[in-house]
Amino acid sequence: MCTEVRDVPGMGRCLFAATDIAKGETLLTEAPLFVSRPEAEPAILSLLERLHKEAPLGLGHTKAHYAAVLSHLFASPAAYEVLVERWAPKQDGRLSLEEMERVWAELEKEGLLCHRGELPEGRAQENLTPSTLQKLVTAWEFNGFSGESNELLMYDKISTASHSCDPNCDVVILYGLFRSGADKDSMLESTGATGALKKGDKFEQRYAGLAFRANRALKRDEEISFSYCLTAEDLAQDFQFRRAQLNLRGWKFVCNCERCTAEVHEFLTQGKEAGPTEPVDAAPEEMCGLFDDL
Ligand SMILES: C[S@@+](CC[C@H](N)C(=O)[O-])C[C@H]1O[C@@H](n2cnc3c(N)ncnc32)[C@H](O)[C@@H]1O
Repeated sequence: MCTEVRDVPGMGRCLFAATDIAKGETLLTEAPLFVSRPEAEPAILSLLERLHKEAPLGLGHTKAHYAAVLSHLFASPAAYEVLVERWAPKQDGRLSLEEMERVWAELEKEGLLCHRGELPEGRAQENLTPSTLQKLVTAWEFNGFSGESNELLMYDKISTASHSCDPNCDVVILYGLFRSGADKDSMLESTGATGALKKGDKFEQRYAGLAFRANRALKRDEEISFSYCLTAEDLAQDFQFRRAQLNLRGWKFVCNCERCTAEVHEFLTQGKEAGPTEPVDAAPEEMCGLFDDL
C-alpha cells in the first residue's frame, strides 16, 4: 500500500505517499467506482437536456445532473456511500436548491426516479430528495473524470488527489481485454470479476481504469498530485495563464499548489514571473488485465 487518504483542513480528503516511492513506480491503480454512460438512460438524458434548453442549468451542462440521477438509481452500496460522502465546497452559486427542486419535480412527474430492474445487492430503494440530488450533482461536478466517449467516471482514491502545476505523478490510462458480448449498457459499474474463462471466448480492448505513476522520487508523507486538465504546453506557462485555463475548463478554484504560491510571491515581491518549465509527457496508455465489463 503506497498511498493513504488523509483529511486536510479546508481541503477535504487528499492523497499522500505512505512510503518512499521511486521515480517511475506505479503507486496506485484503480477501476472506476461508477461509470455514467450517456446511452444508459436516454429518457433521463433527454428530460435534462429539455430542462437545460428551457432554462440553462447553473453548471452550463447536464453531465453532472445525469450522473447524479444514474448513480442514485444504480450505484452499489459501496459506491453510493463514497458518492454521498464526497467532499465538496460549502457553497457554489451554480448549484442552487431551487434548481434541484425544479429538476427533481420534473423527473418525479415523468416517473424517472423509480428504479427499473434489479437493485444492486444490499441497496434498498430510497427516495431521492432535492437536497440529496444537490449533494450528488456536486460530488460529480467536483470529482468526476471525463471518459473517452462522453461518459463520466468516479474513482475512490484517485478522485481525492489534488491538482498541481508541478505534479509529481503522471496519469496512465489503462486498457483491459473485456469479454465481448456482455451487455455494456446494463453494467454501469466495474465489478472487477472475470468469471470462468471458456474456450472460444472473445475479448475486446476497452478502457479499464487509471493509474498514477511517480514522475520523480517521492518521500513518505508527500502529497500526491497530478495535473487535472492542463497540458504540457499549459504547464510551461505562467501562473496567471494556468489559473485562467483551469477556470475555463470548469475548475472554479484558484490553484494554490506550491509552484503557483511561489510564483505569486515572486510576482508580488519582485514584479517578475517564473519562466517556462520543461513540458511533461502526455498520459501513456497500457494494458492491465482481463475484465468482463466496466
Ligand atoms: C477532486 S476534488 C479533490 C479531492 C477532495 N479534496 C476530496 O476530499 O475529495 C477537487 C477540489 O479540490 C480542491 N483542489 C484540488 N487541487 C487544488 C489546488 N491545487 N489548489 C486549490 N484547491 C485545490 C478544489 O476545491 C477542487 O475543486
